[in-house]
Amino acid sequence: MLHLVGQDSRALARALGVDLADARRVLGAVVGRGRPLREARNVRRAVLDLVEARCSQARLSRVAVADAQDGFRKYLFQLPDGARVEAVRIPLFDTHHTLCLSSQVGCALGCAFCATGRLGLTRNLEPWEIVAQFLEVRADSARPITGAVFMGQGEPFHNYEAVLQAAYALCDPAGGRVDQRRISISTAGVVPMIRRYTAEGHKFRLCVSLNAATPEKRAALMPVERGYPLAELVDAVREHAARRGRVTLEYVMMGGENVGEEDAAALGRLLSGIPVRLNPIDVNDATGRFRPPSPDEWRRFRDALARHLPGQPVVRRYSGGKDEHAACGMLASTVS
Ligand SMILES: C[S@@+](CC[C@H](N)C(=O)[O-])C[C@H]1O[C@@H](n2cnc3c(N)ncnc32)[C@H](O)[C@@H]1O
Ligand code: SF4
Repeated sequence: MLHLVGQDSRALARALGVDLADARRVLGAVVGRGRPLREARNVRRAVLDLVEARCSQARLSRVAVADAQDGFRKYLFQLPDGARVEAVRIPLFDTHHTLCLSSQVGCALGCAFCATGRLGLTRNLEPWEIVAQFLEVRADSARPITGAVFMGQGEPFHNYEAVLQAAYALCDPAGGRVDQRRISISTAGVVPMIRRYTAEGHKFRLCVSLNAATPEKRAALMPVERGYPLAELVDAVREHAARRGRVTLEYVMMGGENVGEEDAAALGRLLSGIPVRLNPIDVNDATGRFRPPSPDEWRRFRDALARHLPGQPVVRRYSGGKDEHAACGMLASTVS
């Protein structure tokens, strides 16, 4: 069954055979203002009846909320079939928020350093289950949510169509009203989907989780390397950068593993001539198997990156919410 909040106005108008203006008014009420369907203004009763008959209005139920000391807030939601996912609200400049969304229940890719990977995959999320995370968090927030990142549980490019449908609902001026350029989709490197994404010309920001600069190191950390080798991944990144500009590469730093001088040199060779923005981030690992770099390791790695990636921005990202397991790679759908 169609779900009311799972698409943008055009898709809703097409699916129901109603005027685009009516679809906009309906989504303007339900998604834009978070009001009940019957509060849509200037929509004929017959259209509202049709929407009500054809569309599910199921909701997520909020199981738990955890507030970390740094202002990150983690939400645990239950879906209608009992599966659970998390979303994280990230404070920005004390004035607004950005939201980290899940795209799947668990993840099939099994990266060695990621708590979600240890869960395995249960199922893909429906588009409405993604948009509903946004609606629930927005309803709980005094400040506006001006950005969304698909960096929660799951591999967005293993649920490609639903993620894009949700992203278009989030940026619909009648719906979520989030600027397209403030929506980021992060992939561990599903190369055919990166190529498809590039060919289709979407404007959301593409982020690629690189995490290692040689096939051997990457394969030991990320099993996806065996299906989509680094050379092919970098080719797809090059193509995307040529079409859409600088690509953000995420790099989870693990002390003693991938932050040596030789790693910086390998990154330099790998990325030579491709406009990228490298975002190193400390690993969060409650199991203790991986540790973040020491301050000394970080300084040496940073200096080596400046030499080997001249002219390419390197921006260390802060990963907050650690004390409540709300930080990157810690989402395991457990109540603490
Ligand atoms: C959880 S993933 C979800 C999106 C997608 N599956 C991916 O891997 O890009 C979002 C980001 O978190 C990073 N990440 C995963 N585990 C992490 C950990 N333990 N510490 C820090 N970052 C981690 C990933 O490398 C990725 O850049
Ligand atoms: S890092 Fe991304 S791809 Fe890897 S297991 Fe975690 S969610 Fe899946």
